[in-house]
Amino acid sequence: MSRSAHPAGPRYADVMPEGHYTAPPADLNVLDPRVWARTVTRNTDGAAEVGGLDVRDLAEEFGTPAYFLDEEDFRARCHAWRDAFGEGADVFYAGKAFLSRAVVKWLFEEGLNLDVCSGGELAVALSAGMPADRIALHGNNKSLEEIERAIEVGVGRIVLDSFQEIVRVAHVAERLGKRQRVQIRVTVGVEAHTHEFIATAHEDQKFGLALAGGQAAEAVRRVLKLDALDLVGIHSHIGSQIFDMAGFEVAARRVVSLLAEVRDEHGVELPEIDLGGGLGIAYTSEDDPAEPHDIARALREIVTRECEANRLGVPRLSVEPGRAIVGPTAFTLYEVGTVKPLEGLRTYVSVDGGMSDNIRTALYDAEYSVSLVSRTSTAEPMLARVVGKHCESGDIVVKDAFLPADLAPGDLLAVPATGAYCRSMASNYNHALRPPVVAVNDGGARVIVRRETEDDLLRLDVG
Ligand SMILES: Cc1ncc(COP(=O)(O)O)c(C=O)c1O
Ligand SMILES: N[C@@H](CCCC[NH3+])C(=O)O
Repeated sequence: MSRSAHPAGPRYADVMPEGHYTAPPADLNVLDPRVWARTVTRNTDGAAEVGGLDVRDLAEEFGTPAYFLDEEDFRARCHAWRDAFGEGADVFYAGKAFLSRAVVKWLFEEGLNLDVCSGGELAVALSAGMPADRIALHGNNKSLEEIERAIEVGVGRIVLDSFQEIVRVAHVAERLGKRQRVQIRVTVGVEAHTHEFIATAHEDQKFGLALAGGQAAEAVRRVLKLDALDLVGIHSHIGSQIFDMAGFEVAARRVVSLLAEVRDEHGVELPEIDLGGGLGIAYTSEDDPAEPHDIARALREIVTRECEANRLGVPRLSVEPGRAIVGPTAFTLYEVGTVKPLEGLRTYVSVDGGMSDNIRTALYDAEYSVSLVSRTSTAEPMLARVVGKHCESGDIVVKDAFLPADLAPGDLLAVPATGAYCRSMASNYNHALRPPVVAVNDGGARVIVRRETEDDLLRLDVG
């Protein structure tokens, strides 16, 4: 298709959101390593490959849509986080970002611990052999069954989230004749610079117990009175997809001052603090995330400084990155079904998935990149919107994208950085079959979560 068929060029600035780049990238064929998994490149045919495998062959073998996860990249990121924090700290991978049994095995082998926030995540972790004492259980409304199972199997920590839960966990532990290690989740009153729905440390939201007004200090008092609970530390998680370390700095300062208050009031120095996850990743070339070593150094420095100022010993630090480990390691591969130019506006490119495999664009207005990966193209860039096949006009995968104007049905598009919160938040909307996750490593590919089938859907429909 020629540029004149897509007369969007002169009007980019009118239709791109304010502050967004207003010109197409110099070369649409370039796969920016900032947003693509480590082993993704273009081969001599012009097609993208991952782990040495051509995406056209992967599409042929596994179908589309499908998530392809670069195992080498995943392991390297685990290693980088472990290495950055060292022996004096613990890295808990946040399973909510994406969890499967293969992932649990990799985490175990790479020396990471695991944060789960539901009975389902706990079941996957245990079934893949993660030792229970390396698991922490979160959640603002854990069921009695979840609490019971966690205590029975001996999870390393339960992170308490409310006054009711303190009593519930103590009661179950007592009944089972166990003493359960717990942390208290506090809200530190930080407005994290991220989307409202994924900020979690301001006071007006559902998680944790507020430092302001003394709820957190009262929770400490109550927990310390209960023999069945062993209070090991304080937990804070300020939100997700955060680039600015300032929020962590305030959180660390406030958590450490609570530790000092606890020491002054009760004569105990709690041995652990957990500063949660939330570190941002690059979804587009505009994003510039920090490296684990820099994050670790910054967090260690803040905590050490604050502890010295309060004459406290430095507690064992833990963090809970989810997105920063798995997010960049996967891309979603789609096949183009229809290409619909809208005169003077943009071209709608419909792919064979959509909001059922990536809800983040609809839910958070998230930005993604997208590239034509089955071939290169020298055609002019056209302003496009990549949409899914669901019966919903908000079914947008990539809101603003430049794609080559000769894009045609049958081409393969890939959306990078979909490792976190895409498969784990996937749905069966319109009875879509959730796509598989295929792990690729060094010339080999294997399904780690299989594609759903109509039988899977019908099995649940017992009416
Ligand atoms: C308690 C807790 N820890 C860790 C995470 C992981 O966050 P992220 O994937 O942004 O690192 C979350 C999710 O935001 C969370 O709620
Ligand atoms: N699911 C969210 C982040 C929330 C993470 C869990 N507290 C996302 O996709 O960005």
